[in-house]
Amino acid sequence: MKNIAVVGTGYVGLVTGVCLADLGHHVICIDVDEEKVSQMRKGHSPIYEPQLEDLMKKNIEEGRLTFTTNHAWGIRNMDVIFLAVGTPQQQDGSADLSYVQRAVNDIAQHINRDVVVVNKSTVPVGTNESIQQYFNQHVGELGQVDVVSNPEFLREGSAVYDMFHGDRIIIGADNEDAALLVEELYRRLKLPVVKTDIRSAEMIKYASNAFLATKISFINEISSICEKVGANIEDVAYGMGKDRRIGTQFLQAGIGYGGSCFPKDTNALVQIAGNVEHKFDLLESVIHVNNRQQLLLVKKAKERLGSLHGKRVAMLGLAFKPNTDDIREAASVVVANELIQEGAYVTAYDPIAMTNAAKVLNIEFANSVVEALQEADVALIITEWDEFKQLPLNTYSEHMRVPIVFDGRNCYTLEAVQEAYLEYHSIGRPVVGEVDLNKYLYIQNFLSEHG
Ligand SMILES: NC(=O)C1=CN([C@@H]2O[C@H](COP(=O)(O)OP(=O)(O)OC[C@H]3O[C@@H](n4cnc5c(N)ncnc54)[C@H](O)[C@@H]3O)[C@@H](O)[C@H]2O)C=CC1
Ligand SMILES: O=C(O)[C@H]1O[C@H](OP(=O)(O)OP(=O)(O)OC[C@H]2O[C@@H](n3ccc(=O)[nH]c3=O)[C@H](O)[C@@H]2O)[C@H](O)[C@@H](O)[C@@H]1O
Repeated sequence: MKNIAVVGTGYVGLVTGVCLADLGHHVICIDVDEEKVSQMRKGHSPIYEPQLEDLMKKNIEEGRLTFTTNHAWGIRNMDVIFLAVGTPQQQDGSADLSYVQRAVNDIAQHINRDVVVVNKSTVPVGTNESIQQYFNQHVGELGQVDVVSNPEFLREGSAVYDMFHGDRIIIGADNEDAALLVEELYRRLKLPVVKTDIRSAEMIKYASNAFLATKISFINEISSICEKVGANIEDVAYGMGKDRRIGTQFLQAGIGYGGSCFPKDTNALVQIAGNVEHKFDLLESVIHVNNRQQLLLVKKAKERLGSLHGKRVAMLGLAFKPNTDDIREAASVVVANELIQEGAYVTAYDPIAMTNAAKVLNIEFANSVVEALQEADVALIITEWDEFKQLPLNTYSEHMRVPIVFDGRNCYTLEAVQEAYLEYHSIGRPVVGEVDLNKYLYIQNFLSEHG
């Protein structure tokens, strides 16, 4: 069993640290954020991620997992140092490597022996070679540093599960012994290992995310055509996915992909290609389709109601996907801002992402679905939380002023909706139960005139 430091305790660093500790290694997690570290020391996870807190507590109690803000303390005498800091998007779409540079500098200052540095952050091709050169120049006689690229494929919301049940472990290394040491760390997981050179490992990460994003934009384009030709996207995706060469996953049409990775990594890959004079037309289209898709519900609602000015809009869901409180690059942010621009009154509800959303959105937040729907002229479903999927469908007509729902995640079957009193628009499927808006307007005018 090895002594491991993990630098950066976000989604990737914390989950990696906790899971490596659970595999029996001694892990120290280092972060610059004092508040986060003091929470983690008490066994509290700073992010919402199923199973994570229980596993943290267990490994802290069993003495294999500690946390610090002190790089010197965390890095000295380690066998392996994982790098898992953020690589956010810059204005021009390229990856911001300043956190990586800072962390590499922090690590270099404290290395006092031979060590393998394993990079989990998603970085442009060639970055790990630059990191290797930096260590060669700055660590000197104190120890030999070998850099290994070990990109991460976990999904938020199922990060712990993915860590233990991943499809493959990619190890990109120039030094075979270093690659073997990393393989050894994960051996108990019994997952397939793919060993490559460093540049190929870096490219595997970007190409994988870009391919998954392409699947999503492709099915979203097909869904728009389905709406026009009278086909049903659910049946189309199912039928396509039955071909094992296509596969059923990532063919869920919706309001576009969000999150901290697909948007930034697709933009970064366009930049990486551009830097070597390759215009990545296909990926540029994928991004364009996604940007358009995120605004689709607002466009449809506006067309249906004439104008959204002064209308009360209920937004159900804010997280970029269920089981996470992450709203980074979520469609909800684009949708809410567009609704405000259109002059609508927006009330949103999300089971866990409202605290994060309140930091960036100037809208009203409700304590429940019912409160969000109260007197609404239209409801938009943004995230497919189970709570929304299991909602009795008459809740909409019982609480809304006009029961019109635009479902960006196809939460309900058309059969179920047909039984309810509801006008229901979804993605790539026929509209169900159109209501007579004039009748509603007449009743509303009558009520406002006669109390
Ligand atoms: N979020 C995800 O689901 C996945 C992310 N990735 C990649 O992994 C990397 C990390 O992503 P997240 O975990 O989401 O990032 P994050 O932004 O959630 O966390 C990064 C953490 O690093 C800390 N940090 C920054 N500089 C530091 C330093 N010098 N020393 C110690 N700590 C430092 C920050 O305080 C923060 O807690 C990114 O490159 C991302 O693209 C890869 C796969 C999945
Ligand atoms: O590099 C990363 O950070 C990670 O990015 C994604 O993981 P994540 O962003 O957590 O979530 P996904 O489940 O992939 O969903 C991303 C977005 O695509 C959307 N999506 C996903 C699947 C689908 O069929 N349709 C669809 O619209 C989701 O709603 C969500 O907004 C990848 O799935 C991970 O393998 C990768 O490690």
